Amino acid sequence: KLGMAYKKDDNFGEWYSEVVVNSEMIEYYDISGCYILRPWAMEIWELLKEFFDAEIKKLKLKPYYFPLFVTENVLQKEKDHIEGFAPEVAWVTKSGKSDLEAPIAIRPTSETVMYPYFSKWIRSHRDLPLRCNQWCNVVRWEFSNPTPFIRSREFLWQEGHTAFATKEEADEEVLQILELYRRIYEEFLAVPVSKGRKSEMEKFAGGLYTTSVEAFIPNTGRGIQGATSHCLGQNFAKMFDITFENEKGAREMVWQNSWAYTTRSIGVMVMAHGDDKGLVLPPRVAPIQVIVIPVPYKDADTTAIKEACESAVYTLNESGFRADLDTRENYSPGWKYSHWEMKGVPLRIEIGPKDLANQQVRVVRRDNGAKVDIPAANLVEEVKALLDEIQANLLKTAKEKRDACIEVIHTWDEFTTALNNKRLILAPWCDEEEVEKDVKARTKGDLGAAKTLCTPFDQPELPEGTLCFASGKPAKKWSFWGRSY
Ligand SMILES: O=C1CCCN[C@@H]1CCCn1cnc2cc(F)c(Cl)cc2c1=O
Ligand SMILES: [Mg+2]
Repeated sequence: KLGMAYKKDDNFGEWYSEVVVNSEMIEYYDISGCYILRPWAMEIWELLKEFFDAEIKKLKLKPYYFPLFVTENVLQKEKDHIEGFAPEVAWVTKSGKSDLEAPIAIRPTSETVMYPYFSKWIRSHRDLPLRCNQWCNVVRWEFSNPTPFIRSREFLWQEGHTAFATKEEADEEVLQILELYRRIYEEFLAVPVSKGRKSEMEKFAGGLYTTSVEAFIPNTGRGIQGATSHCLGQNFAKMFDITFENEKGAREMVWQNSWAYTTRSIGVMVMAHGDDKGLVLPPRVAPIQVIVIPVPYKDADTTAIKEACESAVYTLNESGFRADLDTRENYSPGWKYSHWEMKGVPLRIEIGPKDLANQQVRVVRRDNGAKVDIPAANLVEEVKALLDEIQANLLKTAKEKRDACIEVIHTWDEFTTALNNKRLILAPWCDEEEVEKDVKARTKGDLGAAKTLCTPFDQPELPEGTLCFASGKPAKKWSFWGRSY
């Protein structure tokens, strides 16, 4: 299938759905909210996993795998924080024709699966820190509009669950992990994010505080949580009796963290960089970074051209790049150009008789369409330079687009105007939950209500006497507000 039926700026939802299918990342499935992740998506997930797993191993995380299933009474353990989630829990009630004695839940997250065993394994301060990470799927039977990668009923993630003797250690790790999430988005996916703290209303109810990296989708004017790193305090230690004997022989509760990022990150990348030719991949997550295409000419030496293509691919792969060639006889060069543009491959190399004669190759950038002829002898360093430039250019462009959407406001009228203009709003806030609830109530509608996205760690100066845009009370902080996914 060549070409896009929808334009990104005309019909974003249809454009997105078409890109993820035409680029062969996603196949729709006959259960709503469930999608098949094809190699073009899984290879990206695996490149991110390779980076993140190596980094958390440096932080001494150990790999675990806990069961997919959790009993009803264990899941109900902390009913306060799950009562809001109950509708999205999927239950197994039968095996074959017979009913199970008690229904079994499919994990929507693994606190209740893991923490009874943390309680068993942690006895002494010598058992701490406990650092557990698992790569797995989770199921949440969401009802709001399902979107590939962004909101699905099953998704892949990593969930880290750690336990420390002191709050200081927990606080430090929360931020170490958050920095890794920033790197995932900015250094790999080329998506700008803001690090910050969630409000008391938006945080994980079972925890002490939540930090997150927040992205923004200019086309819809919606914020989106990129990843989250919670300090749980001693809340779960109390619930699950996770205590340790300290050096002085006294019994204390542990301090815990939990943190996750998901396959949603891939969808955010697609939305940020895609264009009307399809996907645009940042080189660091491109399964194929360079596609080499022979351009045969009627009586030209097709064998020599093909050999030149093979040698270019070999040289690039030997130098650590992910290069491939498309020598399929049944497709024209033109068809191949469109196909690999749809798949978002960062660089295309064309080799025809003229290129062969001049001992050069024609290189075409996917991000800006620039064409450049480079001497075959300089292939490796020129490709490296181009891929680095594409990676940097994608982040720079996405940052400029996101920054252009940020609007600093001071009054309610400015707030509602900015909201209707699909802005990412930076507003002075009195930090009162009642006001947050009030803003939600005053802005609810079919596009969804406005909410706080995070209070950025990077706080602009707050002049003395600045008032909260919504309550008129003295403002305490600048927070990002907006509609969200
Ligand atoms: O975000 C993370 C990082 C990784 C480990 N978990 C936490 C909190 C997850 C919140 N959350 C999110 N969604 C949930 C959905 C549910 F159906 C139930 Cl029962 C519970 C939850 C729930 O606790
Ligand atoms: Mg949810």
